[in-house]
Amino acid sequence: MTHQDELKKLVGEEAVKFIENNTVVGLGTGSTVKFMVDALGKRVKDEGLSIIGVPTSERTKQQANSLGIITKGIDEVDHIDLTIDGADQIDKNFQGIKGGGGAHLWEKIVAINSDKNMWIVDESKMADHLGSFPLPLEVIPYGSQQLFKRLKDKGYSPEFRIKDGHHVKTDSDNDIIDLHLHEIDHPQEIANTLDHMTGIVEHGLFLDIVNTVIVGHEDGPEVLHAR
Ligand SMILES: O=C(CO)[C@H](O)[C@H](O)COP(=O)(O)O
Repeated sequence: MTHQDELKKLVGEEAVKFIENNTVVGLGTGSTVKFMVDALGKRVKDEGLSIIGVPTSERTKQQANSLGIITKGIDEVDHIDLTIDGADQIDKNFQGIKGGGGAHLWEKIVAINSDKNMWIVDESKMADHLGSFPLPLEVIPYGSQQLFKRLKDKGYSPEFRIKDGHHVKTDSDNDIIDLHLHEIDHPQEIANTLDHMTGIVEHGLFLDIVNTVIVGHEDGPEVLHAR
């Protein structure tokens, strides 16, 4: 296991300590969350912890179910107590970029419907400014080449996410465009612009969403309270 993976495992295992019995828990997506879901499955099996998981991707749903964690869809629950998810970059104001794993649309829907949100990251994800990690957009395939041109004209340096010569598809069968912005000085302004561009279903800026961040360091997990 790489050092980074060890830190991801550390925060994943720390995060599940915050999950209480008889609660509804949003389950994020990504390699860090995978460790968290493993640890949650262990609590369900060993302690008889009773929770309902609301997965943010088909991958997470499959993993959770394979470990005996009961899951429901977002529209089958009346509330979500806590969502635990990873992040690609977090700035000092606790604003984040997500979507490196292409799941940020479902992740944002689950996040905004959760009472509390916790992000779990290794220390490499913490940054002074957002933007060195490309900003993901989930876009409707229809007209996406035209949208791409408009993004290019704005100087956002867009790039379709491609794998094995094909557009990467999300769980909603949309495409992903990554914006190479390098430094985002005013996240809210970019978010407002992207919110109003037709064809973009959702961008990966998660602003004023997280309550708690657990950062993995060599000497242990650090719990930061954002709001
Ligand atoms: O937003 C995400 C998926 O859409 C992930 O949470 C984010 O990409 C972090 O992933 P990882 O834990 O694999 O580094």
